[in-house]
Amino acid sequence: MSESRISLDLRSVCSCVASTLFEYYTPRIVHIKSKKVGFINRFLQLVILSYIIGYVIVYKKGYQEFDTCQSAITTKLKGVVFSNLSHLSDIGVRTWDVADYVIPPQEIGATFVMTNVIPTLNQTQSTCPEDPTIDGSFCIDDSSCPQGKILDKGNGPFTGKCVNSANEKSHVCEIYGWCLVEDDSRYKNMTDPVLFGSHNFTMFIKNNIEFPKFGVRRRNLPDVATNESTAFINNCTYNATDPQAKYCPFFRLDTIVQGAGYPYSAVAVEGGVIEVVINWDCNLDFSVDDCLPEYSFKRLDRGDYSISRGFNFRYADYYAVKENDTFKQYRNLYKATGIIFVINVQGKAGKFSIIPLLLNFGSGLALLALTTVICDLIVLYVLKAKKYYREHKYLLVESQESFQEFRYVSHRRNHRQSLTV
Ligand SMILES: Nc1ncnc2c1ncn2[C@@H]1O[C@H](COP(=O)(O)OP(=O)(O)OP(=O)(O)O)[C@@H](O)[C@H]1O
Repeated sequence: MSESRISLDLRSVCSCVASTLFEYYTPRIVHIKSKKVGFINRFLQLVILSYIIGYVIVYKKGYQEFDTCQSAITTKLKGVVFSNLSHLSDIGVRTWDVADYVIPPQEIGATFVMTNVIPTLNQTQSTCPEDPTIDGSFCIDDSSCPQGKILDKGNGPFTGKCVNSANEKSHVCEIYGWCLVEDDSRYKNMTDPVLFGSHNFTMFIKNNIEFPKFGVRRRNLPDVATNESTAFINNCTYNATDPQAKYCPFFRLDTIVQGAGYPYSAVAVEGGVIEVVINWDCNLDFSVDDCLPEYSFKRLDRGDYSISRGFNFRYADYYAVKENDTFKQYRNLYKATGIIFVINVQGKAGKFSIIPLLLNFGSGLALLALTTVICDLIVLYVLKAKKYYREHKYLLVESQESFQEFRYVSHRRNHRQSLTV
């Protein structure tokens, strides 16, 4: 490559860099007198203003500051149920009250209510046949029951003997543990759960909430005992369709379960988990008395599984009996099925404040700049006359020095021409 060529390239690169570095863009106001473009511009402004005022400020309450609630919940159940299990268990006839079917008596944010039970009474530490429904419990002779072996789902270690099962239909290994072991085969054909009457039980949900930012405290029952409020509390039961009773804090269990979309009997047989949602949505620009709870119900475990549906667990109560001058310990074992009611409180309160109003309005107004961007795109790239508008939108201006140089050159040229003439 020749030297002159290299110096030419270098010069053109330098002039290109200089022209890119040393130039300046300034916005220019172009007044377009077009009905079409004018309409698009106003329409976009209207849409953005309606969004700011209608949605952000009015609908989303952009003029309020908000606080979420802090909450405390306690529950109390009332109701009794009578059962007759004489043909199935030693438990015979029995009246079950709240201390029997609410296990444990108090939980944080939840309550378990027993709806069905398989009792195994008077168990004590001794030897007895293993449950024949457990894998590995069958035996032919003593050699099939190695002493000390414990089955995965068994009730105790083998004693080393092969004995008759409790129903005397087979041979099973003998164990040492809480005897006699649970036998639920007798309950298989039961149609109704033992505590089916629990659908009539009532649950009192006491809920206190606070919005600390606004210093507002509320609860889901009247604050002051007047004749009217006392009569209301003594007689009401929650009913979502009644304008008064929908604020009553006493809920029948079947109202809750049906409110979650399930028949009580189905959930009572298998057990389940039902959520009670208490929602406080309060507008503190109005009277604080209008800040009231709304209740809704939902089943948290699905009822359509084909394996291990519902929910159950075992618990026992213990007692001692004096036998031959010593006390022997016994227990009653219960396999309890029931419904866990989980209570969740959610709440938001809003109150007018100038700061969020100005913030929302300001950030909304900034959105108006979008109008210019969209209109420019339409005018310069979409409309038929886009070329015409582009010519008026962009203007290339040379620097003043080159402008004066240009004037000087043309002046000399004119002068020379006049002399020639
Ligand atoms: N689950 C419930 N169903 C219906 N009423 C209830 C229930 N729980 C409580 N109540 C009634 O609501 C009122 C307030 O209950 P609270 O527990 O504050 O008082 P209490 O005198 O300790 O209640 P009680 O001794 O009757 O259980 C009482 O009249 C009480 O009987």
